[in-house]
Amino acid sequence: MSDNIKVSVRLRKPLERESAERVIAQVVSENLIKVEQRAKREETRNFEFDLCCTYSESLEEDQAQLYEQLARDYLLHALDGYNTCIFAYGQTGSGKSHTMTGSAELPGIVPRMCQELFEVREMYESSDDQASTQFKIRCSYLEIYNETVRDLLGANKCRIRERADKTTFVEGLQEFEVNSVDEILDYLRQGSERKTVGATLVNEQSSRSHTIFTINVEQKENSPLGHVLERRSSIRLIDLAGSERANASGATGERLKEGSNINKSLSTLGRVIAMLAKKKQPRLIPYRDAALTWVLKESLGGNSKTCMIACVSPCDFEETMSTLRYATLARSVKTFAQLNTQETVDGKVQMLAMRQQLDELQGALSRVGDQRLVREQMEKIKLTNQFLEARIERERRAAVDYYSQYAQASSERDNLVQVLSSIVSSLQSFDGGKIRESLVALKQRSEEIGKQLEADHLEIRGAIEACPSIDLQ
Ligand SMILES: Nc1ncnc2c1ncn2[C@@H]1O[C@H](COP(=O)(O)OP(=O)(O)OP(=O)(O)O)[C@@H](O)[C@H]1O
Repeated sequence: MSDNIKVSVRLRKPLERESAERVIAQVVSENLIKVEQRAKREETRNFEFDLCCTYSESLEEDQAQLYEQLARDYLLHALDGYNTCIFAYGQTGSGKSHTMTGSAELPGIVPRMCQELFEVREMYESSDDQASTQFKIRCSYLEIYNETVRDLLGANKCRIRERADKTTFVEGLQEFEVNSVDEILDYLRQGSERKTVGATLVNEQSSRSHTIFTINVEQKENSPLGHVLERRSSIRLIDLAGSERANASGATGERLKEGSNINKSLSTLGRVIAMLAKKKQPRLIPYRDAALTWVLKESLGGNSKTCMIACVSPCDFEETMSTLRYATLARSVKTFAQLNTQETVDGKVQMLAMRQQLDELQGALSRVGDQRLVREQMEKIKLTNQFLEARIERERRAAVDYYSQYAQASSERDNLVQVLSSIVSSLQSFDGGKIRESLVALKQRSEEIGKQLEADHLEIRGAIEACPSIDLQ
């Protein structure tokens, strides 16, 4: 996914030596900085950035706030598995080293990020969570001085090389595994002591080189089911040498040569940024024209989430304007950060874990299943009982009905047979043909009814006897 380079501005607090000068820049809001030309109030320019930071009474709070508002996100991206890069750009003496490294009393972004990275590591590694994470943290520190790469922690000769996939790396640069915040801060201190500094008119401790402190983080997350998720990321923290005008910095001799090399690499950086910022990019971006852009190839237009901090001095109109124009251009540059993750499966661990989980699940299932089955069966039995009770009651009532009807019908039949028999015997002496015929038919019919009643009676009796719950009394 593409992402624009995030650009923030940090306005330095006026120094004592600037107390007589007029402040020309002012942070108006979180995203807006205003610059005014000396003596020409009408020449005011507003610049918009992703974040604009000013200064307060407390230098300590300013340092902490900058880390929290801006830099912490890049640690979090790195923990997700993205390569990240923060670089400080600005004229000499504008506060780049103060922002990136700071001092023991006023630590900058690099030591704060190291501190927090180890806090996160401790938190993950001591967590009771079943998914454990192991960290491997390594660091390296280099400087680019007069167009050559120098290892600030090792003694090897370094060379910038290109891999087959067109990414670049520094051959010979030593990396050190670190296991505590003290260890990594020690490397940072050792390297900073070795970096090339010199006094200029603008800054007594002016960085004469570009420095890159890189933290490589490897995380291995082991899930209880044997999945291993590996995340790899590199965090590049860059303190660029200051852009400067030779007459303003008062440089001569060696300082002047350094200055022209610094300016050469920064102007190449500017050209690369300008080309990357174009909607239709040229096919050839001049990364190779300077050691700085060649090393930073991935961070500028490739696989990285990148942030530029444009440091500006509060009293220098020309330099501040130039820095802010440069920074505005950088805002249009897109990078293409990808998650550097890889998922593997440890078959043996997975088998064991799955078997164990299966046993647990089966146990749990049978417990849950047993209870549910018993409940369901009981419900069924209850329903069947109710149903059977209702049926028995209905049959009982029907049987009682039938039986009383039968008793009544059979007594009527007996009466009828008796009446008919007496009529038949008293009429036998008469030869009344038609009367006799009807009487015989009547008798036959009554016998048929009698037989039918007898059959019904037997059937009902049988049904009632098969149903012991019915008491006919
Ligand atoms: N935000 C700030 N608030 C107060 N003082 C600051 C701030 N930023 C920088 N300074 C002070 O300004 C001076 C110059 O700062 P710093 O050395 O960081 O500048 P730089 O941009 O790294 O310069 P160079 O490019 O020459 O190395 C230092 O004394 C530093 O303590």
